[in-house]
Amino acid sequence: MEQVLELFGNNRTPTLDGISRLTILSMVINESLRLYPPVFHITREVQREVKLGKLILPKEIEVYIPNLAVHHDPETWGEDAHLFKPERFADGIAKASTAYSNSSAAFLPFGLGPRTCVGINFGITEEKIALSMILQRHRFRLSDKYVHSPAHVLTICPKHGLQIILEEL
Ligand code: HEM
Repeated sequence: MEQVLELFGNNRTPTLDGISRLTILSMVINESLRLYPPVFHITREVQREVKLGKLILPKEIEVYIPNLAVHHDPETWGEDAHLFKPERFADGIAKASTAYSNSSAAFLPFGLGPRTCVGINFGITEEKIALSMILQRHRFRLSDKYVHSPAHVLTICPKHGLQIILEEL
């Protein structure tokens, strides 16, 4: 919240330049996408036989890439992989995971490669603008009524909704 107020005050429209400086909000968004990737798996069809590590993948099979599992893997993210710790992204995405392994591909809420999500920049920018505009005038916290129960309903979402208490600043 402090960073948002510093950059935009409580009434200036968020600018593109300011949005790119919202480092703390970026860390929070990345950590949320890591723990709760809305799209929790991606698939690829193997076009020709290929060797992948110790595996031989025959052509025409479908490979299921469970990004939810990859995002929760303690070997990649550390023993605290299940905890919400935005600070793990303090030095950027690549360093967040490579502290424990050499895979910069371990963070893939938007997929990876040539078919990666085309809406990635739009989606993140929109999220930062919306959250900034809320934080410019409000403080919010979870209601006591909230029950943590992430569920798969087309995407990953809170099964019983997300009850929050908004307080005007
Ligand atoms: C938090 C928001 C979003 C998440 C988590 C998300 C996630 C994903 C994922 C995982 C894929 C599959 C990528 C792959 O196979 O490697 C994908 C593809 C795609 N997304 Fe998103 N997406 C989001 C927002 C958006 C938005 C806002 C748009 C459009 C404005 C969009 C448009 C697309 C399209 C068109 C594809 C297919 C790309 C292709 O097959 O070439 N997405 N998205």
